[in-house]
Amino acid sequence: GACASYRLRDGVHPLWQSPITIPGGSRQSPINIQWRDSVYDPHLKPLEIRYDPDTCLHMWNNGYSFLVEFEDTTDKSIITGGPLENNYRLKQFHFHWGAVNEWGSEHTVDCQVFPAELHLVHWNCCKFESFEEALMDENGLAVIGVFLKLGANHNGLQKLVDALPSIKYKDSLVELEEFDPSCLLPSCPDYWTYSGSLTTPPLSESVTWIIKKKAIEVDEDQLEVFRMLLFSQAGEDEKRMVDNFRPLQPIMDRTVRSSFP
Ligand SMILES: Cc1ccnc(S(N)(=O)=O)n1
Ligand SMILES: [Zn+2]
Repeated sequence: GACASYRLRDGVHPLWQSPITIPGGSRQSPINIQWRDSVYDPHLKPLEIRYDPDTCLHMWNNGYSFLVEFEDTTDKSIITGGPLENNYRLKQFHFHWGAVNEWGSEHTVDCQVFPAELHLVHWNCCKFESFEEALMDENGLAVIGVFLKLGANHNGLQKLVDALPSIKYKDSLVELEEFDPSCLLPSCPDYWTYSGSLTTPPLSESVTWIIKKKAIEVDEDQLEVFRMLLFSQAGEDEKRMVDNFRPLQPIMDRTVRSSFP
């Protein structure tokens, strides 16, 4: 590919022991976004984000990442507009990060890797009854991707970071009172969008990706706390939860559109 990526042995990603490319996949994620190849689409609307902090349920370690889940039985926390034809309900958000600050994100921009990436996962509540159902449709899901870069301490993130030690082990959970994920979004409205897939199993090709152009800043201490999480369950030999990102996938016959000229 375009970016100097390290060839993984025999196409099996160490993290999931599953193929890093699925046979017949034509719209897999993540990809490198080549800024100069993206096409400005003046018809793209601004993305509308309306999250209700009261829909926040809990945070848990699922053995791939840590995720914050939301009550998605009502339209209280939704996104609409942008490249989307319908309303999409927030189900959860999670992160991907590296063992060191030199890598960790899933998407790249002009081959630039970031130390981490946030994914806010939504499903099309106009056309489907549940996330599981939406998962099977090519327009079922919408994921907002936000790059994390090293800089100042992120105050909103710190609330989650403080709770991470309580979910160190796989399958551990902690209740969260309200949390507004909008605090994790950059103020700049600019984004790229393309048709892709989930980046962890089942790798379903049902995602409209919305990748924010601007990164948010977090500090080293906050990323170090991410890295103290474990893939392993209590009692098993400890495996640090790091490098939980999928390798870049071929762009194939896709165009990345930008919301900005
Ligand atoms: C909910 C979910 C499952 C698998 N993969 C993803 S991701 N990393 O594409 O956002 N999200
Ligand atoms: Zn993800």
